Amino acid sequence: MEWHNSLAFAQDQDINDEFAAFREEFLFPQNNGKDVIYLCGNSLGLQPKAVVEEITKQLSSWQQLGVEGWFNGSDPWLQYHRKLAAPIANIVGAKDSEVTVMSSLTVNLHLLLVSFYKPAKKKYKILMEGGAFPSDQYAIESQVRFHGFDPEDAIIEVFPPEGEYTLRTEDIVAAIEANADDLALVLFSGINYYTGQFFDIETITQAAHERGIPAGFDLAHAVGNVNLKLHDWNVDFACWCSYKYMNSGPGGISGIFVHEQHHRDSTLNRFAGWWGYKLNERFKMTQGFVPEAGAEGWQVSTSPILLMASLHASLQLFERAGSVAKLRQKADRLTAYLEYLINGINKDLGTEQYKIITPAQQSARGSQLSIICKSNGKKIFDKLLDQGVIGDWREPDVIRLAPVPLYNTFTDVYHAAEIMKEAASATA
Ligand SMILES: Cc1ncc(COP(=O)(O)O)c(C=O)c1O
Ligand SMILES: Nc1ccccc1C(=O)C[C@H](N)C(=O)O
Repeated sequence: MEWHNSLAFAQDQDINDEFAAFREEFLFPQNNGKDVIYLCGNSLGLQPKAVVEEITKQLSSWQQLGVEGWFNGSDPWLQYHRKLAAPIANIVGAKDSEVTVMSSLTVNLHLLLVSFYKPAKKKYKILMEGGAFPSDQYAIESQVRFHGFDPEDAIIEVFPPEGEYTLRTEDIVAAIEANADDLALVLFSGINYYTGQFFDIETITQAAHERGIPAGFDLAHAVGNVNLKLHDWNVDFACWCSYKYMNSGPGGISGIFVHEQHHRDSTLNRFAGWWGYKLNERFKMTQGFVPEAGAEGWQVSTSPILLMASLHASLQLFERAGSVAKLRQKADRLTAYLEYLINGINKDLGTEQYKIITPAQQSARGSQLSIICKSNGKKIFDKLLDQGVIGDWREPDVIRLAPVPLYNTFTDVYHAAEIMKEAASATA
């Protein structure tokens, strides 16, 4: 693709954008009376306009039916989560029975570790990426301690080669091979939150399985962003939040995936609750836990219907868009355009102010670019905010920008890069 650094070129791309109409479905924060340039869908996606309507529907059911809303009305709440399974399964490449929505991400990671981290005396270690999101590190450290092991010894982190920012798949595979006798679990993110690197989930899973080790993934930054085929890749389990690329709102409900090969495995531990009990017999309130078939059997507590309603609004947009694969066609181009413009700033200014640490290879990234600022990074970031460009800042020197195909335009990307250029000159 030949890119041009001009507003006319960006606008022309927007005219030919098959997803252009989706932008109208979202509400934008304002800066000086104008929509901001929102490039932060990797942290908190924007609010779909339909959220109010979907939540209002459930508030009406509550008003009109009270507790009977669980069993009656157009959308009995007892089954509400099942409406979400098919669109989510489509997004993560799963069978409907392999996914469900419940609770929040770190809580679900703990619940899945209860099932899939089964350390034995000699085989108790967890292999993970170095620099994983802190909540995952804390969760894993505390699980390891809970089982009586020392995190220093039991957690093996794989780091990029000296002076590099991203991991090589062959190094991950080599680490699995080298530690195979000690490993009880391989746990990675789908996309690393800091660098934006999209890991080769299929190859990692296969390498783990060849040595009899289960593989699980935190897909917070991957879901609704990149193409996933969790079922075909034989991933054992995964969890994610839905408030980033899936636009379900702050603290929105999380999702889990459990491969169907584990659905009937009675050797798996679960921290059970009545919401995971067989749905059609739950209200018999009998002793002895009998799980619902599939991922639903991992549910623990009463469904937060208002959170589910919010996600439902967003999922309908994904359904209209068709598939993540289709969205990716635009997303790859948007991301590549941002990359071209940022690299152009260095050329124009004759500096190395911005260094993109996200892989340049399309298959190894999603919509996020992580940009190291050589100097004055925080000042540059504050200037962006001041000028109505919302990205985010990660210590010590990284600005993350994520052009999202459902609501961002090439014009957004063009203006953001112009402001990045001004900010770099002004702070130089
Ligand atoms: C990879 C990853 N894991 C976990 C979390 C935290 O999830 P939560 O606070 O929703 O439990 C986030 C984002 O906050 C994340 O990006
Ligand atoms: N849940 C949040 C609450 C407050 C502020 C940020 C978050 C994020 O999600 C951060 C994100 N996970 C990150 O990749 O940095």
